[in-house]
Amino acid sequence: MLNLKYLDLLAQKYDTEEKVVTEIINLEAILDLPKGTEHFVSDLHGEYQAFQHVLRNGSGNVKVKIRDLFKNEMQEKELNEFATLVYYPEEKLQLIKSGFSSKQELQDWYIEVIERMLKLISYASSKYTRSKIRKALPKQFVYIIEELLYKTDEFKNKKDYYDKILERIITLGQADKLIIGLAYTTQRLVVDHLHVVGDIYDRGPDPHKIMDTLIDYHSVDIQWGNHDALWIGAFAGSKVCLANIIRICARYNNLDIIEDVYGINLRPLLNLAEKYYEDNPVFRPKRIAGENLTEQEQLQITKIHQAISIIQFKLEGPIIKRRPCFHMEDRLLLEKVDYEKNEATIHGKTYPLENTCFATINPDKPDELLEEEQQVIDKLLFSIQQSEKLARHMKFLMKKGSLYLKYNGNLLIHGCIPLDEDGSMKAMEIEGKTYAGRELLDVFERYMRQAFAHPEETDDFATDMIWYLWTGENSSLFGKREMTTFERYFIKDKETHKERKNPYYYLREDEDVCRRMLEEFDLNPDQGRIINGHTPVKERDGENPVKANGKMLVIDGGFSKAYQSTTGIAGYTLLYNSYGMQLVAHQLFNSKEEVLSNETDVLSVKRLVDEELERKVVRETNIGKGLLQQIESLNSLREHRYMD
Ligand SMILES: O=P(O)(O)OC[C@H]1O[C@](O)(COP(=O)(O)O)[C@@H](O)[C@@H]1O
Ligand SMILES: [Mn+2]
Repeated sequence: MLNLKYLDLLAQKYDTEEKVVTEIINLEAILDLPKGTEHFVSDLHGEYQAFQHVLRNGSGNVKVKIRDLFKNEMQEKELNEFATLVYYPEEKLQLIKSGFSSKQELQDWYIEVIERMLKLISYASSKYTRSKIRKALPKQFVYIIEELLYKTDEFKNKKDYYDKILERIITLGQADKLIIGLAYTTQRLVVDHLHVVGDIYDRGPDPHKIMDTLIDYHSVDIQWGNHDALWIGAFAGSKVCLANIIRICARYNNLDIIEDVYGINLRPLLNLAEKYYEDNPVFRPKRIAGENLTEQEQLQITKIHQAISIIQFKLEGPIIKRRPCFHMEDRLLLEKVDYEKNEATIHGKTYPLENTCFATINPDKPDELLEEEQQVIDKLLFSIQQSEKLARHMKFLMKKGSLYLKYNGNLLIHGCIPLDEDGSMKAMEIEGKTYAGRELLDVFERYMRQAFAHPEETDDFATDMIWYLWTGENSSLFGKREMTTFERYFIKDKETHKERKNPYYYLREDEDVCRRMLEEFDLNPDQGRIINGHTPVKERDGENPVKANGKMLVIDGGFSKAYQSTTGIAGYTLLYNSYGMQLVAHQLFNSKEEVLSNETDVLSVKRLVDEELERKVVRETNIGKGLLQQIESLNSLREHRYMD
């Protein structure tokens, strides 16, 4: 029996039996509609343009719909042009319009395109309710579009009326706006819900633009990646996370994200860097094709990169010491250096060091920050926590994000579920209690939220825990034995650079293991799948993103430009509609301009992961479960308030 107070509240909204009944009928009708299309992306790593492209073409879904509808009336060239118009309406309109020589030609084109767009919308929205479509329409044209959309051809006498509407739109100079609005409506209708399976931040230049896009997106959830956690950690008060994000920005020549986008003053860091550091080949920013830096700029970044790296290494020591449960003593690297001989002993082996930059390190107390370093990091933390834009982005990450998500029977997770070699859930002791599997992940998430709720606490357990999630052995976001940043900068022997992966990464090829992991999360192993990001799938070397007989899908194909030479492609995305799941491999994306002029789609082969025997309906989805509950409440309202 439902709580009476709740029924009172419900009765305020549904104050007549008629209203209750109408709502029940509406909800029940929705339950039988085909399930909306889910779109999965991961490891965007600041590549805003490539992400935009995938979003705008719905991983190829827009093209499929266009082809279905118009394959008999349009040639390939025309299909492509029309598709490009839907993806980038503002720019493509200008390009197309510049090719017309008379007003009449343009007018005819307008009419044809608007009619086609209306057809496309009506097709793309056939599985949605009218109220949902209305929400997707451009606001200033809702009434007109609905008139045009729901016209019935049987009533020929209305034809003049529709033609008039179109004509007026054109003569009043509104055609461009309408076409643009219709294009965005189409984009929105082909994807019902977006999942971002982690790593929005780092390496690429525009994570903030991705965040703004997600904030405006109609329906989205996020599974935090290790890089996202790092940014959250910095904002939540972790100095070591902060040092890391700045280090990575320097390494990839993205300091303007910190300075210009989020408004953090890097002057104090630069002064420190100028004072203690010189040029150093391993700290020069990575060169991405097409980027040009002057010698002077490069030198400055190289110095900043060293200054912040050393601050990072120094900050790691005290955390490792105060958190024995992290078991990271092996990572007390500054203490393992012989500063006279310039060598380090790691895991019992001594290696010569090169490219060292230890001017601020006191060999007796290697973790100790110089007064100046302390001031720099304190100031940086202060200003990062004052950045309104960053606050907006981080709050959104917290609101829409989680460590993992169960959605429509699937488990979405960026990194891994830490496993032992025998496939059992790897345990970790935290503050005197032992956790593994789902419980461990839940505890991690609780600490993340606690740290975020207390940005003023910088050295507490919860804040340290976010750093552990970035780099710790049992972190579900990281999933490797150790992060060998120090070794990669200072030791030549590549053996030391290897980051041994958790057994999860080979055990996930095994169907039984995947089934057990699904069960651990109370998911049905016959139907559910694990959807994973984080590790680039090396398509080039023949690696298959579909693993464990389809129970495991890895969709990190590397949007990240810096990683595309390893993967050989520009990323995978996944579509899950009422007919089943499809994996889409994307070819390298160069630029929007290229798409606009060549009208080529960079996406390619679709692989059918699974085809449903019967079309899935809303009733079987997460949303359907919610609707069923609402119907139940309404039924009980009806019973208790409106029936004698
Ligand atoms: O290629 P880079 O920028 O040096 O980064 C390497 C580091 O990034 C990581 O791969 C983590 O980033 P990902 O989550 O993108 O894999 C670490 O394991 C590794 O130490
Ligand atoms: Mn990752």
